[in-house]
This record gives sequence, structure tokens and C-alpha cells, in this order.
Amino acid sequence: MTAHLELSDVSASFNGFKAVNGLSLKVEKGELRCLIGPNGAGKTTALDLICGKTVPSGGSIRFKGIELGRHDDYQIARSGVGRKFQVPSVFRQLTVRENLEVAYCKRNGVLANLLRWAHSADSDGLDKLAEFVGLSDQLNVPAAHLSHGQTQWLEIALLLAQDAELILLDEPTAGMTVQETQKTADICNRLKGKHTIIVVEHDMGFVKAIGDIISVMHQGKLLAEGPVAEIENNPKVKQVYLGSVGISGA
Ligand SMILES: Nc1ncnc2c1ncn2[C@@H]1O[C@H](COP(=O)(O)OP(=O)(O)OP(=O)(O)O)[C@@H](O)[C@H]1O
Repeated sequence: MTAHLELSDVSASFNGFKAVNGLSLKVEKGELRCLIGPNGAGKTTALDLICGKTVPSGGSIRFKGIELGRHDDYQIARSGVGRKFQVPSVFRQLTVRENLEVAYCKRNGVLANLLRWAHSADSDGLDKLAEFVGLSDQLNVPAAHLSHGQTQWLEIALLLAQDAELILLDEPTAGMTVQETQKTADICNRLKGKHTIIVVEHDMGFVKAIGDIISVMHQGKLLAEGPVAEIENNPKVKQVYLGSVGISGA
């Protein structure tokens, strides 16, 4: 069976420096994959390659069996790849509801969306999305007034509103409180099976709460891959990233 996303021997160079250097990765449909590794390992660049922000200098990236490497970022987004960046990209002056409406409008083109809004079911969908990420009480609040965690959850909801089949999350819990991190883990766990998700993270407690299979990058390539228990006992991973304390203490 074809993997939902398959990277084969992918590379990316910046002025001759190979930030990603022969990365191969397979992610199945509905899977949540955590991508971890030391600073500078190439994790963010790997997400940039998948969403088309960076053009690969070699290798192949296939999503739903289709080669992405030669497509522009907007074409890749339209094919169902959604990316959440470290810096939020919500419209701060618009309410949560208005942000979601804008995201809905991105998915099918103007005409389709004019027709869509004639149906009350769309408003239901928007309410359900807000409920899914715990923002039902904030629908009429400008995004600028949301807490840091709420802003991140709104961003996830925007990707869902755009119908992203593959969701790329870059350090979603950075700057979050413990409670916000737990809630984000809950959202990620509820997305499993419905969306394919890749999460880049340094918070190992969070990785443990959501991760089934973990891929470890080092120096632009895959160092190890496997279930949490296997990864935290992998001597190579301990040496380059986790130290001797294991994931629970990282
Ligand atoms: N646009 C760029 N131009 C030049 N060098 C870059 C660029 N983007 C990334 N790099 C370099 O590529 C390497 C990998 O960076 P990347 O951000 O992908 O690592 P990372 O694993 O996500 O690290 P971190 O965990 O610190 O976010 C780093 O050495 C970085 O300085």
C-alpha cells in the first residue's frame, strides 16, 4: 500500500550547507508522527520541504502518491497539506468566527463558497470546529484578545476548516502552560485517524502523550525511528539528543 506521505532521499541545501541530507520517511494515512532531534537537525526544514516553502535539491516527496517536489506552495496547500508555523498567522483584528469563515473560503474557491454559505450546515460545521478546539465561548472575540494557547488552537482549527488532510505542526506547545500543553495533546489525540499529522517538538512529555511512532533526525537525516519505549532506550538517540535520562526526564 502507498504511504500517505513518503520522502525518499530528500535533500535541501542553503549556500552549499545540507540542512536536510538524504532524508527518507514514510507516514501512513491517519497516523500522528513526532519528529524530534537536536537543534539544527533539519526538522523545520523537513516541514518546509513538504509544504513547498523550500524547494528540494534532490530526492522525492510524494503525497497521496503524487510527486510534490515540483509544485508551488499554494498548489501543495490546495492538495491538502496544511502547515502551522511557529509564529501565528491568524488575522488578529478579526473574531474567531471571522477567522474560521476566511479559512473555509480558502478551500473551494469563491463560487463554491458563495453557494456553500447558503446552507446553515456550514455554520454548524464552524461551531463544531470551534467546539473541537475548545473555543466555542470565544467565537465573537477578536483573535488579538486570545491567550497564547487559544491562538494556537485557533490556528489548528483554521487548518481543519481548510480541509487539510496532512497537518504539519512546528513546535505547537512552545510557550504554553502545562494545562495548555495537555489540552493541545488532547486535540492532537482526537485528530488521529481523521488526519495525518507530523509534529515537530522538543517537549518530550508532550511527545510521549501523543506519539505512537517517533522519528529522530540528526544532521539532516533519519537517525532512528520506532515506538517511544524503543526510542528512549536507543543508545544513538541518547547520545545525540536525550542524554541518559530518557524521554520522561528530557
Ligand atoms: N533559510 C536558511 N538559510 C540558511 N541556513 C538555514 C536556513 N534554514 C535552516 N538553515 C540551517 O539549516 C539547519 C537546520 O535548521 P532547522 O531549522 O531545519 O533545524 P531544526 O531541527 O528545526 O532546529 P530547531 O530544533 O532548533 O528548530 C540549521 O543549521 C540552520 O541554521
